[in-house]
Amino acid sequence: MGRRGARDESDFRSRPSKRGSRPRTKRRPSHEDAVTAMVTGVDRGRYTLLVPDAGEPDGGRGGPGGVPSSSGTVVLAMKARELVRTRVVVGDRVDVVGDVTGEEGTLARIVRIAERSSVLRRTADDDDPYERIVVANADRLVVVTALADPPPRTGMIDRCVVAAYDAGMDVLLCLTKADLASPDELRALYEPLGVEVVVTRAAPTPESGDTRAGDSASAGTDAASARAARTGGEALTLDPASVEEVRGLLRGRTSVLVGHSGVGKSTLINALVPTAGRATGDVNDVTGRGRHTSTSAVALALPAGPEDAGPETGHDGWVIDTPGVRSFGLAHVEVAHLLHAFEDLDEAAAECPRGCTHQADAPDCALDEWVGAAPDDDTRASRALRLASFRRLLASRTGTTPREG
Ligand SMILES: Nc1nc2c(ncn2[C@@H]2O[C@H](COP(=O)(O)OP(=O)(O)OP(=O)(O)O)[C@@H](O)[C@H]2O)c(=O)[nH]1
Ligand SMILES: [Zn+2]
Repeated sequence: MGRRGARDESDFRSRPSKRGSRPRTKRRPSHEDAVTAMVTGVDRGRYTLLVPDAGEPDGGRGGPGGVPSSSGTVVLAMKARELVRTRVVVGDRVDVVGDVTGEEGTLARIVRIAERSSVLRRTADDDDPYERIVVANADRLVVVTALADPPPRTGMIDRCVVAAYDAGMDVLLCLTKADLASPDELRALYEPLGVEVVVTRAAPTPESGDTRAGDSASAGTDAASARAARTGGEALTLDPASVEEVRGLLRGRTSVLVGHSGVGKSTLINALVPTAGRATGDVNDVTGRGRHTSTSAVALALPAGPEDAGPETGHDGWVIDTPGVRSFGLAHVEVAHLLHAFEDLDEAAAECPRGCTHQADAPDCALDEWVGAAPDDDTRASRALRLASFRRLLASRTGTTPREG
């Protein structure tokens, strides 16, 4: 790949493959007694792992591209010496030896990292000049965006879509605060890109639409939560039907949630995973931004149903929160790779001149012909929209991050 890379990043890029995972190339001590686990948290050299219960199918590994079991033993571990230069991130499947009882004071040892089916990188920033992998093996990026307060920024959403498609993940755009503004415009902008859209809102209240809070003595909890929505502070209750719609879309998958501060990501995660206890912040009145209350990525097992459905419903899928992630590095994204996310465009682009940038000013780009060759007006309109959307993504890739040679 010839990319620059941090010395401790053995971030071999791999296209997600439905077929089996090849063993890593370098020979390592075999560690026959190792068990397989998933990394659910990383904190200064200590890794929180979930070692699936014995008897889980495929050792709880879930198979390549599969979702690992979310029941098992929580074990604290460190990396074995041979892995000092290798980065281990949330979502990684690792082999672990030593004390895996999870008992207080025990520390197991990670001896191997399985090949990753996907890697999501964040952008280098002032504190850290390297792009780093933040999450491995996730299959869906959930871009949490508020419809208002703070207002949506399409440039940011575009960059997330590009990063996800490049990583081989699909995208769910979760539009929050629909009680404050309509989702129609954003839906129309992103659905042509193959982005699934789901909408959440604060629980409806008897006085919804009324900007004055009711008399506090007579106001029920709904009114209280509506007030919290306006003023910040107390926990806000989301409309349960909208939360369950999100859960349905996350079920059986490993999803990474990203979003700017104040969009309601923590509120949503707490509704999906009541034991998560993600700190929610107030939206700052001056900046319109919330405050970041936590910083490290963590994988949370997604309960299969709402809390009151009973504990025996179990877990189904993973939700990974990424509080510290502000944006994604796109410097490494190749046009061809992004194009793969658009099957129809990819096919049409086979007729492009060599080295075509596919941008609006590209001479003889076959994608323009593809639009022109549509059999009828409706098809032409939808192709044109799709091409324009794709080109918008291309521009977001080149516009912001410095590219190397
Ligand atoms: N009106 C309305 N307010 C919401 C909704 N969801 C969350 N909020 C409020 O938005 C504010 C920010 O929510 P958080 O969940 O803390 O946002 P966050 O994205 O986790 O932000 P950080 O914690 O700063 O990362 C809080 O005051 C929430 O009560 C919603 O659907 N409607
Ligand atoms: Zn082209």
